[in-house]
Amino acid sequence: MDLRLEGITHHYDGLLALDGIDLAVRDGETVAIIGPSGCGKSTLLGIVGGLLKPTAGRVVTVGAPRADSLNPFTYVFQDFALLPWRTVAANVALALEHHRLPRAERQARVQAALALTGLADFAAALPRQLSGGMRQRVGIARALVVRPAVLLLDEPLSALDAQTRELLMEDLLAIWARERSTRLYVTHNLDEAARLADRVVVLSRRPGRIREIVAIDVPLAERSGPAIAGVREHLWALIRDEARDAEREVQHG
Ligand SMILES: Nc1ncnc2c1ncn2[C@@H]1O[C@H](COP(=O)(O)OP(=O)(O)OP(=O)(O)O)[C@@H](O)[C@H]1O
Repeated sequence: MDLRLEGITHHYDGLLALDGIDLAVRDGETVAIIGPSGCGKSTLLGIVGGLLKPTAGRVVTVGAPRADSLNPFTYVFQDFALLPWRTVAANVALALEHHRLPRAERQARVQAALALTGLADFAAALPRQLSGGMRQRVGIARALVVRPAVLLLDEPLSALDAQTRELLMEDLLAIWARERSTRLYVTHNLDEAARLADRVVVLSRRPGRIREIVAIDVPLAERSGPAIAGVREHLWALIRDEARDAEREVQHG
């Protein structure tokens, strides 16, 4: 499913958070969204997923989701948002509870999602028994079990340590190769953007406006350090000054 964001503007009371975002995302594409703290990245994701209604502008979907897609949009959150008393399999199955499905299909979907995220042997574990990386794999499996047309990832690796983040990036690349959603990936982390995305949207400091859209022409399988060093440097050059200003901003009220 293609996505078109047309003139998305958002105010929180008197605060202009996003200003006139126009963006076309092709079916199956991964688009990262980066920008200084508070520039409206999460707000934009919330608007695309329908959690927030924009003050102006609209999100248009073009084409139908695949026949087996139960929800057009699903989220992966930074804090995993798992139910602690439910097993891994039951957390993943949660996303299917609002759908009338034959038991066998429900089980097959859960198993496929667990296999895709490397969790097949952890179905009966409880979240507290798992490392942060494994918990986030559950969060990803729960999002994928509905076979979404659009996967919305809000800082999915930010709560993880550097090594776990590396491992999860490798896993996400393997997942990208095996499932066909369109993806919007919000991150602070330039490595994640440069490793995982087809294009990177760089937002300005608040109010968020598109500064530049950087296409990454290196094949996903070759995104190791040196191959993307130039992209990373370019992204940093784009946000560096504004990131510093955002960091130094004094909050009022
Ligand atoms: N519910 C809200 N009410 C009022 N202001 C809000 C609300 N949510 C966000 N904001 C403000 O809107 C601006 C954009 O917030 P948003 O969380 O979308 O930015 P972000 O780029 O995702 O931030 P960060 O990089 O720090 O996660 C910020 O200044 C934030 O303080």
